[in-house]
Amino acid sequence: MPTPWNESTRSPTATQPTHFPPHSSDQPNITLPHSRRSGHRRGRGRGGRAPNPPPRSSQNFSQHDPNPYTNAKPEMSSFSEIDNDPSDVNINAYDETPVETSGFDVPSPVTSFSEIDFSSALSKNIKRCNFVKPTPIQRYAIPVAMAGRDLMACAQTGSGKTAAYCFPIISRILRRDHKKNPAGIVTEDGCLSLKIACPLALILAPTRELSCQIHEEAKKFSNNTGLKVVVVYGGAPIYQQFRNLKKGVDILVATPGRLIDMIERARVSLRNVKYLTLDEADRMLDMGFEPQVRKIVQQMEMPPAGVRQTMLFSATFPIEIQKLASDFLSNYIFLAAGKVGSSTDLIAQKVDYVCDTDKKSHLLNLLRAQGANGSQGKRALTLVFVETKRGADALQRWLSVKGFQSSAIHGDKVQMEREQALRSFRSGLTPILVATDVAARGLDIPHVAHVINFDLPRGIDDYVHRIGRTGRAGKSGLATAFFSDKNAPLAKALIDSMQEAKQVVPSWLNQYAETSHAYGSGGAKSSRFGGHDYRRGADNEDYFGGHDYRRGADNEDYDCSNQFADTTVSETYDAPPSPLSCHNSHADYPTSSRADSFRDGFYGHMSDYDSIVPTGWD
Ligand SMILES: Nc1ncnc2c1ncn2[C@@H]1O[C@H](COP(=O)(O)OP(=O)(O)OP(=O)(O)O)[C@@H](O)[C@H]1O
Repeated sequence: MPTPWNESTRSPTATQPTHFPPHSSDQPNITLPHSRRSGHRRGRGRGGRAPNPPPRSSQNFSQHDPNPYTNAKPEMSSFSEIDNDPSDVNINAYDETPVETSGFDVPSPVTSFSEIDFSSALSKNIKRCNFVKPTPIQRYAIPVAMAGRDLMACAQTGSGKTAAYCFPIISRILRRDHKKNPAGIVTEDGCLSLKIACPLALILAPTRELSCQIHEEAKKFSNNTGLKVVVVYGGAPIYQQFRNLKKGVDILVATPGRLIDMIERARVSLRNVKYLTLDEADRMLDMGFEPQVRKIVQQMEMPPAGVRQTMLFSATFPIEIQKLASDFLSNYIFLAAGKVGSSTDLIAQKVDYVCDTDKKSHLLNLLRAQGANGSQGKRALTLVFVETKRGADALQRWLSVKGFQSSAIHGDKVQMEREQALRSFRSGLTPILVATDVAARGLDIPHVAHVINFDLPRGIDDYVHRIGRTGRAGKSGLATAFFSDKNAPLAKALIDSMQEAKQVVPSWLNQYAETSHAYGSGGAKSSRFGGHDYRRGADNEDYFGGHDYRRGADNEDYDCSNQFADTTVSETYDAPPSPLSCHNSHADYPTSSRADSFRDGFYGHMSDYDSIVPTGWD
């Protein structure tokens, strides 16, 4: 039996994961040489001295280990077959999840789907999807939504939020009388050829891929109901989407930019919207998207709050965003399932100290050490997050040169390439996906066994969403973070998040947190998670500490640091790994304060979530 990970494994009290990539037993975790530890200044912006790095561990890897990715045959068919395999989910894992509710007159939760008055077609679809019992967020959110109440719902990644809003929308639409307006089409006065789609439900999501995924899910749930579900998103031919809309639409799934475009071209009208959902709501309301979402919700004929029903869902909900979100809601109910803002304890989290120039060799070691197969003979997938688009391409190319079948996804790729990369990853054809934050939220890809934060994000919310690509539907997963000196501002929030999820925090990380604290937060975007309803008053004071959410928005592209990192990317990714290069590596990277001022000054808040200017992000 493999022994658990070295310092930062889950605590013995936490539920042990049932399957992890085999490498977890023998990873190297430290690379900073002893000689660098004595009082060397590390170019940390504020002139701070880094805490002692962790001691060097012996590396147990043979550089000649066989590469499990080169020879293994992809099992494409098995992947699609098991998408709904009941043996593949473990909803019971959520049984003990505590749920907090607040608001007036909260409807009682249910314990089974049969307690809810769904239409028979929807009930059949739920069975067909092998949803035997509701997850905690579904138990609470579905009755609230079925009662027509507005809702702000937080629940851990992978715990079934999509169904929690889709089922009530479908069910409530089916109860209405649509005969006068079949499938949401109206004919403009005197102009028979120009049809305007008037959906009854609108679901907004931040990325194209997530919109497509929600569309697929909603279609699955509405099978044989007669409802029409359509998706519109940027980067894909608009005329095809016009054609789809012309056939009618009850439920429209959209990214904001393309939707605004459609409305301005008079192809879509929001005047009939009865149900509005923002998925990844905190992202949709942070600085990158908020103007567009506000425009859609408040200036484009959408019925006002109180007339329409509004539901906001996310795994993270910073207090500042909760306050902002309340503009869109009326007499809403707040739900929090689990330790909101923290990751689920189904994900074993590991933090390795890796100096920047050693990251590639460390990654290689991890990949070599982990077998090609995950559980039950199904191939394990590895998702590697990097900071920049350029970095994603460079790392992917480098992995390919090293013989690892991989693909890359980021906002500079054309849509077809993005879809191809995701398809190929999902199928297991390229079992490693190198991604920017464009893949951080919402994506539900079975068999992602390992998420590696090659570059840690700046904000803890992004970390929570990234690692949430594994450990879904009650399954266990593994997340490894490469931590270097420049991540010191994140240390405190990372520790808090790990402790919430019952993970053991390496002692050296505590030192970083203390040092970083001593010099101020250093710009780390530590979310005030919003694990409770901000309306609760007294215990909120802590959350209103002069932090302008606009300053702390988590939506930078991070590509802004490319200007600094251009050389860094190539040097870091192409330089041969050197065990003594930690010190030099710090000179390569911008300090966080330099990166911040550059980012703020030149790029504002760009997002990798779909960037098409000028109309928006999708
Ligand atoms: N009641 C259920 N029974 C079985 N499987 C379920 C149930 N609810 C959801 N699932 C499955 O769990 C997985 C995760 O669901 P979903 O993508 O909705 O999670 P999420 O909470 O929206 O995650 P994220 O925060 O990452 O967006 C999906 O594969 C979904 O089919």
